[in-house]
Amino acid sequence: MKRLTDTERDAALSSVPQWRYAPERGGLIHREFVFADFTQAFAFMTQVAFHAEKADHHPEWFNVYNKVSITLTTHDADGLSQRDIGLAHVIDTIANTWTRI
Ligand SMILES: C[C@H](O)[C@H](O)[C@H]1CNC2=NC(N)=NC(=O)C2=N1
Repeated sequence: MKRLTDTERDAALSSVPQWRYAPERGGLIHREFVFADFTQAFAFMTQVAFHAEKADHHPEWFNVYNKVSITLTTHDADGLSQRDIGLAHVIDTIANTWTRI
């Protein structure tokens, strides 16, 4: 999977405005979600996990109780690819089905 050019990246980022771009490790995006409780956070993670496995593109994430912090990057592109943007869209869609605080 090809790393996005700067121009492609800027356009792609505007389609996932809640994700924050960081240039570390060649380029990554990050977003934090806060759910009602741990059960809901973990249910969200399970839904994302099934999608990620099917798509063979996986989040880097960290969970503490009701918070899920997610980083997306593409290892073999050494930065941000279209697959990260696609996964960000899917994650946003799943997150929107849950009550968040
Ligand atoms: C071998 C396998 O296809 C790769 O390791 C996949 C799996 N999941 C992945 N997930 C992410 N986020 N980036 C990758 O480059 C990646 N590569």
